[in-house]
Amino acid sequence: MFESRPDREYEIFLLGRSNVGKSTLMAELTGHAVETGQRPGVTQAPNHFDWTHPSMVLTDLPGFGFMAGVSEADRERIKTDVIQYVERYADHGLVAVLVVDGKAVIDIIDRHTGPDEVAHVVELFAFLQDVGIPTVVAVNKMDKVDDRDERLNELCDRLGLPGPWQQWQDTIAPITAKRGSIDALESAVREHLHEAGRDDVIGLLF
Ligand SMILES: Nc1nc2c(ncn2[C@@H]2O[C@H](COP(=O)(O)OP(=O)(O)OP(=O)(O)O)[C@@H](O)[C@H]2O)c(=O)[nH]1
Repeated sequence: MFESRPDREYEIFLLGRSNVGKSTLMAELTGHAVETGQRPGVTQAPNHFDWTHPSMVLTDLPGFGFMAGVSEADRERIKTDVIQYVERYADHGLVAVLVVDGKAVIDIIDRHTGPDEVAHVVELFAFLQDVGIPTVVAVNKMDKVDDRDERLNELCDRLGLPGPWQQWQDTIAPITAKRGSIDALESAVREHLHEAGRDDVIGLLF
């Protein structure tokens, strides 16, 4: 299990496989410089960040899926740790932001889907919904995606959300973190909290 977290009332979870741009998004959201890099798997323990209000912590959870130099067993362990961490602190969880790479996500899901296999991101999305944490999928790197609507519809399909994707703007948020274009994510989070009856905390976040 991961090391202790700061004792805060509210927590935002940031999840996603390596190299999807979580560190870039964190830096954009918080203004903190965060280690970013080409090397997959840089983030291997939860990183906690102060954010917007003293009652709030933003937690960047380790990436999983392919990581250079990390064994299959270690990858599975990291995935289990992430899931246990979220379960443990779910009561504090305001929202979970699941970051995916818009250019690669469909191929990755399809490659890891079979009779006995569910892709990590699909599994994680279902898990977050089961735990009851409002979940927003931040579809990053949209600057590299040409067929935007088609791609987002495919993603909805893979996640079990009936299309078109525009119906899910509180859940599917296309962004380009690298260019600071994250409005869709902010409004999805706001919308989700509103639907969850948590207007009280919206003001703390934005
Ligand atoms: N084209 C494009 N590239 C991006 C975007 N956001 C991040 N990247 C690039 O994607 C790579 C990975 O970004 P990181 O922010 O380090 O990714 P990470 O998910 O934190 O990766 P780990 O630390 O390995 O977990 C870097 O080369 C970023 O510059 C984006 O919106 N568009």
